[in-house]
Amino acid sequence: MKKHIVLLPGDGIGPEVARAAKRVLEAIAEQHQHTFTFETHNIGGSAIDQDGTPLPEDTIEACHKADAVFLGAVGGPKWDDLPGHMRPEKGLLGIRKQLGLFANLRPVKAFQQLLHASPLKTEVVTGSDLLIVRELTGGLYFGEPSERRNNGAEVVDTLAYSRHEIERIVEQAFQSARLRRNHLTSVDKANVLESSRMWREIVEEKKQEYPEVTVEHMLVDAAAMKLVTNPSYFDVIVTENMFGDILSDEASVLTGSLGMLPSASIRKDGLGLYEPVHGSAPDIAGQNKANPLASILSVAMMLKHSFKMEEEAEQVEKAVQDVLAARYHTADLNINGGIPVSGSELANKVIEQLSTSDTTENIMRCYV
Ligand SMILES: NC(=O)c1ccc[n+]([C@@H]2O[C@H](COP(=O)([O-])OP(=O)(O)OC[C@H]3O[C@@H](n4cnc5c(N)ncnc54)[C@H](O)[C@@H]3O)[C@@H](O)[C@H]2O)c1
Ligand SMILES: CC(C)[C@H](C(=O)O)[C@@H](O)C(=O)O
Ligand SMILES: [Mg+2]
Repeated sequence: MKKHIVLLPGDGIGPEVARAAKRVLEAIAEQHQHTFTFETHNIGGSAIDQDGTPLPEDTIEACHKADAVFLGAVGGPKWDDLPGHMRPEKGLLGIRKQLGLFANLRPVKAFQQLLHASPLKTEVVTGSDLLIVRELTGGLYFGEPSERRNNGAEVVDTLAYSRHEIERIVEQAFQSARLRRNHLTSVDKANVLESSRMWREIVEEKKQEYPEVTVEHMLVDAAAMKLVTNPSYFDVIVTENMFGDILSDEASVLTGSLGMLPSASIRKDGLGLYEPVHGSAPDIAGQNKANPLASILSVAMMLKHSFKMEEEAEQVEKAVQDVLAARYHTADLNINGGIPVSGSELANKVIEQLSTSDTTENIMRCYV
């Protein structure tokens, strides 16, 4: 099969993890006689430096034409003092919006081999396997107005959603729940926010179409607590943009490191932007310390969702599992008696493993 992939490495550790993602895609293409072509474009801080804008036109155009996009990470202290509209993060928000990627799927799975790497008790983490379905192109991130007023005496951000935006993300979450354990938790702040009350109404309406799915509503503060006290309670969580951002970094604690969490930002027709959940990690950038597994697992999501290459996706997931079972890990994972390696060495281990790992086991549950 022929596929064209746009790479947006971005800033900090972004280029390091994007390199690992590309190498895994090349290895898969070679093994399965696929033709994957690549094109690299600027985004974020590196785009500000080279093109004077965090989201150049040619980047947008290339993404529109691609079969899938991989993004490393954007941002860093070098650009922290720029005004809001010029920050690297605007490039990421812009490409999500331009491509209409309204659903961000963030699977959180505690690999058996990493149960002891979590700071939480092993009995708490064991069995956790959940999916956060985060609304990605609305809410506080995009609401207007968002500005300082009266010479800086006041400031406003706006949390706005249309009914259509809530309906489509809730529908996505029901569909994901149906492919998993049929349990949906809708997370909101309905005791305070009008947007959350409308969100609840829409979930109640939609559930009539999915009688096999059990649905509950949970306030976001309680959900944050339950995520680290009883995570295996959850199957699919659906929530608005900002809550999803915060809860997913929190949930990464279950996996042992933020460097383990992949994500897919998708729309209905199959185009997707695949991005690790973590950021540009300026504290470790350029040192070959970055854990590439979040990016490699994001590649598995790309293979599965954009290319419908189920077998290849499972091969990548199994290779990651086998490399962890062989006790290789980067410095972010605290494994007693493990074999610490650099980021590129860990990617090498996964690539070597690709040729030997069988795919009899479904490691990460279906998400879409
Ligand atoms: N998707 C994105 O592009 C994205 C996501 C989050 C943050 N950011 C940006 O990244 C910059 C830094 O943000 P931050 O420090 O709050 O969050 P971060 O996710 O970059 O880092 C948080 C901590 O996790 C560690 N970490 C993250 N990814 C890792 C990996 N793959 N391997 C090993 N350790 C890893 C970092 O070293 C750091 O200690 C900011 O400019 C922020 O806006 C970008
Ligand atoms: C960098 C930032 C804009 C981004 C977000 O909040 O969406 C990041 O934190 C993420 O989780 O993808
Ligand atoms: Mg985040």
